[in-house]
Amino acid sequence: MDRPFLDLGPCGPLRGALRVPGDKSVTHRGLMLLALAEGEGRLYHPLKAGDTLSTARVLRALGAEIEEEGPHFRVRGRGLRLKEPEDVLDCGNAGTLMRLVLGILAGQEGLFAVLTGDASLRRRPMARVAEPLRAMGARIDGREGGGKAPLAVRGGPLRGIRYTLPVPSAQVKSALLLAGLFAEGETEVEEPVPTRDHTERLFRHFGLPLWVAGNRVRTAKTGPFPAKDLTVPGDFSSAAFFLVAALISPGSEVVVEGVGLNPTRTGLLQVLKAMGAEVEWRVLEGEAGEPVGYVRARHSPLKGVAVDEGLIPLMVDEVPILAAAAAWAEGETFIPGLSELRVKESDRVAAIAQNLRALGVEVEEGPDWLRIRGGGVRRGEVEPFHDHRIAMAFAVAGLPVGVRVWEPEWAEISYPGFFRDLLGLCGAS
Ligand SMILES: O=C(O)C1=C[C@@H](OP(=O)(O)O)[C@@H](O)[C@H](O)C1
Ligand SMILES: C=C(OP(=O)(O)O)C(=O)O
Repeated sequence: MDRPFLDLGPCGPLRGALRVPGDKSVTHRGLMLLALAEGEGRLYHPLKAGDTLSTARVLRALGAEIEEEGPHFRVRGRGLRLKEPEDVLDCGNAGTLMRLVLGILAGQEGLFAVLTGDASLRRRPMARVAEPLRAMGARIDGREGGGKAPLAVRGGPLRGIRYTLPVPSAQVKSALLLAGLFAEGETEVEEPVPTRDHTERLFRHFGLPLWVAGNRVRTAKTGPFPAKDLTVPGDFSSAAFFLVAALISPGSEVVVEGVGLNPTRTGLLQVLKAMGAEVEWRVLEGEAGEPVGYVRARHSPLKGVAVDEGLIPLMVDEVPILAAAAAWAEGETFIPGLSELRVKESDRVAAIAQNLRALGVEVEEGPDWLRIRGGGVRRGEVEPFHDHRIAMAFAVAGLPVGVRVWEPEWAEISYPGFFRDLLGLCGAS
């Protein structure tokens, strides 16, 4: 069978301003909280892409009414009590959906549900959420001792726990906070390193119980809460592709407007600055408790850096596009702290190394690190490995010299229209 591909570039300079689709993490969470609220609420500027459409589908199967109103969603919630689904819940490719909804289902007394997903999601570790949820009283079983999907969950009475995250994961933290809304007493999560805090910000937006003290976050059982509209900021993770595309293409200047600048997401900006990038940003407003503003990037000569391991959780989805920037930098870039990237939609450490080599870049791969020798890339073909971020990052890496991207449709998991927007900035649309 013929595999689809897209030949891009050489193209540049990239010039202009754009807005990227809504934040994926905030869209998942916004839909879930509106599905649990009482009455009707609107989610403005949501992401409508593979992953978040899976969330809408799963929540509809659980009884929430979700209608598309032009680009927005209108949601009529269930007031904390979901409906037992008539069939298996398909989470598609979305790790965030499977882990967070498991936290919600764990607290639905008597409700039975089975969660599955595509081949990638069925390979990903779920024990990290199932185990603490079991400690709260949930009944969860699945393949490989209950640690891999398909997962079966029978909701029951939960009790709050105190839990220290063994791996930095906003998904695990969020699953426990969501379960905590149904649990007797208090549920406390301690995170040794900070991770994205969208769940906490949305709990505040909806007036749900939340206390934050240092690296500990706590919630408690809630009563019914009213729906409230919310606007989703542009996704910084999507903006990152255009910022790096501008940095590596001579003569470029790109501004991304209306983008979320939550500091738990923007670690990449610090690393790019350290590499010598001309990149500036400003927060102009707040939406649903999230800082929103613009980021401007101009073509810059970049130099390799040793990345601070503590920044990785603040840029966990931006490592593939950082690797693209490193390939164009002068000298060596060392990126440590990558063990979590091995268990994303693909093994991203291996996928990065393989694609860099396909573009003629020298790279060394350790168990949880990458060493990239920069200096530019040569024309080649890149492989997404069924992973949206890999498809987009390596399309950008090869753009200045020309690149063939196999199976470009993977980008639609988080960014339908990505290639149109990218080529639009090159004046080639
Ligand atoms: O909570 C979230 O919305 C996400 C958290 C991160 O995953 P982990 O929690 O596994 O680090 C990130 O990689 C993912 O794209 C979205
Ligand atoms: C890891 C990602 O998403 P998820 O875990 O929701 O599949 C991502 O979007 O890069």
